[in-house]
Amino acid sequence: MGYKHIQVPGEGEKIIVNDDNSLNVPNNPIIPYIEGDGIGVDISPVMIDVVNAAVEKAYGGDKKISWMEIYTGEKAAELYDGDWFPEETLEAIKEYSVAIKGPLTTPVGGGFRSLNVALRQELDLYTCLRPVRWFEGVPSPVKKPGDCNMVIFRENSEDIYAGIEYQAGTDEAQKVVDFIINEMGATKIRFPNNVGIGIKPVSEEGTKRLVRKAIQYAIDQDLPSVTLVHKGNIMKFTEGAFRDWGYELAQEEFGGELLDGGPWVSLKNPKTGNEIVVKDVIADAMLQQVLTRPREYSVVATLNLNGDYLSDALAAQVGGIGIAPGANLSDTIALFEATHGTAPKYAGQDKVNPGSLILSAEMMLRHMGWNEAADLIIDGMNGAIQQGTVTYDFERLMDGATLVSCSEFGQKMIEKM
Ligand SMILES: NC(=O)C1=CN([C@@H]2O[C@H](COP(=O)(O)OP(=O)(O)OC[C@H]3O[C@@H](n4cnc5c(N)ncnc54)[C@H](OP(=O)(O)O)[C@@H]3O)[C@@H](O)[C@H]2O)C=CC1
Ligand SMILES: O=C(O)CCC(=O)C(=O)O
Ligand SMILES: [Mg+2]
Repeated sequence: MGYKHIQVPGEGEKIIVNDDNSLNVPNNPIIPYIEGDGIGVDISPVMIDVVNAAVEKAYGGDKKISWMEIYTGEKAAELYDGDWFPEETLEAIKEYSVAIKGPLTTPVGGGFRSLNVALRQELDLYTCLRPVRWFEGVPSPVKKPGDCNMVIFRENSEDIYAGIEYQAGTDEAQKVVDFIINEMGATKIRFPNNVGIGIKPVSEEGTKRLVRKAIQYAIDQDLPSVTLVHKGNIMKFTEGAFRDWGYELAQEEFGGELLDGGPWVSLKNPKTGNEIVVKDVIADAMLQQVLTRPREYSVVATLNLNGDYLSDALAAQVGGIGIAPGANLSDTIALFEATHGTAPKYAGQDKVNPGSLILSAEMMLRHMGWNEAADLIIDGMNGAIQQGTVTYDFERLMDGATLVSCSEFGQKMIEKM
């Protein structure tokens, strides 16, 4: 289709999604990317250089990515006369099916709603997949960072993130408060005047499609457990229901059986015959369990807000948010992105760690079936870290390390492939 500001590359083809949702990846796919605000300007070009080098090295010119810049956030506002979220960006991601993005700014308190959340909602990217693994040599605040090897499946379309909020002092907020008190008989709104109200939708369908992905992942990767993380003791009909629907799904769709009368469920991996235990942990307890007993957890399925907290906390455990990758997935579209934000105080300084976005691209290459190139990126990351040539975030915690810039770190990775 014709775009207003997006320049479609002269060469390259679309990735096609087959009826069974598998991908048909041409040798020269067009991949849309959003540079991102803040440090996006630093990390995105480095990510592209590292990916291009890995692909060139792995396939000797037989495969090549044609990158296509698309726009959201500050760069979009400049280009599209103040439109931060151009419709054609969504169209391009839908048309090309696999894309990658840098971080986007969201103002706190007032202002526009999160563009990151909007992308996930508009494209129904209901799974936020955030693997957490340690690279040998990376400095960590814990004694055995290698014990933390988890994959977070964060529900990405519901919960308090749905953005149904009413500002204190508005007619809308008062109307909701009056309805809850007068029609629903609520007596527990401590200060019913001048109160902000947020609504937390959590559905059976939304929960089950996320937990289904998490269990399927445990099956495909032959992992021993799926932990449902929730605050269901307090929020019974949202977070508690998430837990109950998760257990129900494990039994109904995966042939799971109650363990010792429940609520834990045991199921047999149909591919390997190994046991997969589906269990649950309350969210606050989980935040200490991941520090004290990380080896007991592998796949984690959780709601949107819990997943946001847990993914930053776990990232810190294995060396920080500078190397924490992620993907936002529907059944047909994949939008890869770093776990961290725009880190505005470092923007444009060629300073921050590009690892998070590069490892998100590594996930993208695997999603495309380009595993040889993905493996080279892991080699490059391991090589650069083990040589002790690292960005400021690692250097400040590593004895004898050499400080390099964002772009130099990318070059070191390329040298080590
Ligand atoms: N998906 C997205 O696009 C996301 C966007 N955001 C948005 O980003 C903005 C800033 O959010 P904020 O809460 O400051 O969180 P950030 O993740 O942007 O930054 C917090 C801190 O994390 C560290 N950090 C972040 N990225 C890197 C990196 N690449 N390398 C090394 N260290 C890094 C820095 O720590 P130190 O100071 O110790 O060096 C930084 O000060 C907000 O507008 C927020 O809404 C936030 C999260 C995700
Ligand atoms: O959208 C934002 O600004 C923040 C999102 C976020 O923190 C996340 O997705 O991890
Ligand atoms: Mg976050």
